Amino acid sequence: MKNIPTLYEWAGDMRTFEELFRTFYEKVLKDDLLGEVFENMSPEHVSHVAHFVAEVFGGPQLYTSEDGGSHAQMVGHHIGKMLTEEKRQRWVYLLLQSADELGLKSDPEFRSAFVGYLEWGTRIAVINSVITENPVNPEEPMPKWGWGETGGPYIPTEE
Ligand code: HEM
Repeated sequence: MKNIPTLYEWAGDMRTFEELFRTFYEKVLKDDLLGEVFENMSPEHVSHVAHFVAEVFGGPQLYTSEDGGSHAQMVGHHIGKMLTEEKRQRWVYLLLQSADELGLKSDPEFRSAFVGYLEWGTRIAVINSVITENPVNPEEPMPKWGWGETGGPYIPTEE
């Protein structure tokens, strides 16, 4: 059995994630479409998102321990924000631009897993942004993302 690193280990360390999101939010705040969406974000926002993604990728559990967060809480931050597909696409574009600028690992396998997660996570953020109640149980564990498959298909909730 080969010793397969987590996506977090493959990417680097916590500084890798913190730098990635610091660079990303600098772009976001200057962006014509996303600037106003994030203009009131908290001083901890950047590190919280970095810690969240690092934890999902198999890294240290800083989001759920030090930051006191949970999957439900993360989802809760998007409720009612009325995000659009255009905004979602810009979010992904600026994050991938930041990744390239910083020289984040660019091998096909890592980038495939990375982009897969971004597509999944951002689409969920948009879905959650147009509802008024958090659908996630506070006890629900954090999502986990690895090198492999997503385990679909998507089953829409009954109206
Ligand atoms: C993989 C995708 C995403 C992840 C992991 C994520 C993660 C997070 C986290 C952890 C927070 C809470 C930050 C804090 O504690 O202060 C947050 C807040 C937020 N996110 Fe996301 N997010 C994602 C996608 C998006 C997208 C695509 C948008 C918009 C286009 C968005 C807009 C927001 C907004 C507006 C907030 C609240 C900001 C505020 O407090 O004013 N997110 N997100």
